[in-house]
Amino acid sequence: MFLSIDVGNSNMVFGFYDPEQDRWTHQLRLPTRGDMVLTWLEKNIRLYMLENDLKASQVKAVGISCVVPVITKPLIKFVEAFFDKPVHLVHVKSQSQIRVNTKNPTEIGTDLLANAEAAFQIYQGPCIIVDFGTALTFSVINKKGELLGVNIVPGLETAIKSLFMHTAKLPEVKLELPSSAIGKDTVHAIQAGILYGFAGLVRGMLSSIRAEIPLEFKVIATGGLSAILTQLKEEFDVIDKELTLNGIKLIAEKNFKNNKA
Ligand SMILES: Nc1ncnc2c1ncn2[C@@H]1O[C@H](COP(=O)(O)OP(=O)(O)OP(=O)(O)O)[C@@H](O)[C@H]1O
Ligand SMILES: CC(C)(CO)[C@@H](O)C(=O)NCCC(=O)O
Ligand SMILES: [K+]
Repeated sequence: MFLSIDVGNSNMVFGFYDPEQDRWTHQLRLPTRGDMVLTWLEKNIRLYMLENDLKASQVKAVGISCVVPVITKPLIKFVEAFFDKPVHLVHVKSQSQIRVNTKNPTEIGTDLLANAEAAFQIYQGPCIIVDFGTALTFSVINKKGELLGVNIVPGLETAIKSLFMHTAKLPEVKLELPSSAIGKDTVHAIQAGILYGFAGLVRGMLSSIRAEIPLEFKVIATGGLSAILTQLKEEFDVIDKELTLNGIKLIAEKNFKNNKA
């Protein structure tokens, strides 16, 4: 099995890939905490693996993307000790098919690098990746595999939390699509504002990108909330919730192979 670990700002996902079944058979999702205690992490992983009949020895290699710097080092140390297998941390200098063509390539999030690698290898050709996580990001890749740039917007949950935190009277609402765009009570008003508003934002961003670069882009959506904006179905060629896990795996495997040779 291959283990991809995707540490985002809200959640970390441990994805177990079984090459025989050619799929991610298990995914453990844990909250990301800057003050994470390693015994807590170990307890959760042990319990999950026990419940799912997974053995540490089945994991043959590990790839990690982490966009929360305080977690990176302790996580690698833990993973090396726990699995005792090769570990690759995705970074901008990892060998990959993607070339980052931005002003400061080192500042790019490794989750976006992983997304780009998977999208370019799996779906091929120029693409725009829309990732609905803590941040809503758009990554633009041309037909040569150059990552031309990124847009970053607050994600849907982040926007909802921000309204709740910065107002006296607005409640924290569930992310549910109301039947009409004009809100008839406060909860409806926020849900309509966020869900209809973000649908418009995504359409607008895609059209601005296409206006600047008129390529035949495939649009690939990922992230847990990619399916919630059902109005956007026509905008997306593919919804691939495992894009980041796949990209981490592709990059890690390429780097293991080339380092052995
Ligand atoms: N397997 C899942 N089970 C339950 N909820 C999920 C699952 N996948 C996604 N979600 C929901 O979708 C949201 C977005 O998930 P995603 O992993 O894309 O980003 P995130 O974890 O919120 O952000 P980040 O990756 O920046 O930490 C989650 O907060 C959760 O509400
Ligand atoms: C944009 C996020 C937060 C998305 O997870 C992450 O990729 C990140 O922290 N990136 C650093 C900035 C950049 O990607 O340009
Ligand atoms: K993510």
